[in-house]
Amino acid sequence: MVKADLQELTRSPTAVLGASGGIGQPLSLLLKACPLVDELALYDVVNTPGVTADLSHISSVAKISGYLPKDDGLKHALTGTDIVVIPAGIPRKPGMTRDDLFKINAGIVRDLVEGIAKHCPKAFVLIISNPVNSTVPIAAEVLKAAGVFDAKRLFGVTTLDVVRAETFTQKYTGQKNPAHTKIPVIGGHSGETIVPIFSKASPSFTIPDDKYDDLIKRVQFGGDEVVQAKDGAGSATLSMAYAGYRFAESVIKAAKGEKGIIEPTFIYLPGVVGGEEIAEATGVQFFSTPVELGPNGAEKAINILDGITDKESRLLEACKAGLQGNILKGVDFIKSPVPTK
Ligand SMILES: NC(=O)c1ccc[n+]([C@@H]2O[C@H](COP(=O)([O-])OP(=O)(O)OC[C@H]3O[C@@H](n4cnc5c(N)ncnc54)[C@H](O)[C@@H]3O)[C@@H](O)[C@H]2O)c1
Ligand SMILES: O=C(O)C[C@H](O)C(=O)O
Repeated sequence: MVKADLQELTRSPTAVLGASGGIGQPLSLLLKACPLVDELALYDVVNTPGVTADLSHISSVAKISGYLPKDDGLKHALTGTDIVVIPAGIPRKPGMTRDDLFKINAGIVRDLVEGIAKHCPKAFVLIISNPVNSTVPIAAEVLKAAGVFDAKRLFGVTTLDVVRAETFTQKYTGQKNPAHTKIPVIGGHSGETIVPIFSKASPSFTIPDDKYDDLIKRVQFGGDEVVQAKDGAGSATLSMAYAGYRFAESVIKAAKGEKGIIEPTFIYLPGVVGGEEIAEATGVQFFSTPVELGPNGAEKAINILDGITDKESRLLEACKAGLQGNILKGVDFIKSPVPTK
């Protein structure tokens, strides 16, 4: 192998869009500290010079740079980037649903993904901004319109639901490290569209019948717990930074050739091997399912629907009803934009 190829394999330039925010800052810290990341570009509409100066004193591998919108900042942040993580956008306050964020965040995600289509069309795109059930379809439509869509490279980050499922079931799994139980959480990322499939956990464990419903609700509405506790000061940021980092690290490791990495993530099913069958079974085109990651991103969507319990089938039915509307809302935002006047 020639030297240039080796360098390609070890490079993983990464950008964070929305880097000055509640999620953006701790996520950028984790990425700066990650030995797998050699370049880190931070972009936000405010405060990136300060965040960048602060993180730049950390003696880790990543070379860091920060950008604001002025002087073509987005272009400079994205050019040459392989992985783009997007936590830009407003968070919930008590009493709001994630869908209430659509009005503002839809436009933010559209504009940032237009930048990606122009400046780094082959990058892996990891979308954190809510409502994920709609922002990922928005991103897909923007990339399609620009002629650069590759479903294997676009991911809605639903890892926080998996992290919560691991944490909240610890007393039943008995694991000292809760992350050692693999729990698939499928569907979407809001309330009843979040479907934990405890019956397919590995290693398997048993939940007492009288605890099952509460546990499902806690995973589905874990976000509300944090929104209430923060009492107007935003939603989950630190646990999300952890979850976002965990997913980004998996994408980077798989891109570098590590085998056997499987993570649930929200993808466009028809564009990923194995996804058509899940789209047929669920009737939706975007869905979170365990995905085998590889050098090209989502190499294979894994169908775990066969053999799920009756209770899980009922949860899935409720998920589909809400999810389909969220997806169409995102697609329509790009395909038939509502006139502003
Ligand atoms: N996927 C998930 O599981 C998950 C979990 C938690 C939060 N979220 C979502 O992540 C988003 C961010 O949450 P937060 O708590 O970090 O919010 P925040 O308000 O603390 O930070 C958002 C940042 O985005 C920046 N921003 C706004 N418009 C921008 C633009 N056009 N370009 C670049 N940056 C821009 C803001 O300046 C701010 O720094 C919210 O939509 C929230 O709902 C998703
Ligand atoms: O709850 C929210 O609005 C933020 C996030 O989606 C979460 O699940 O914590």
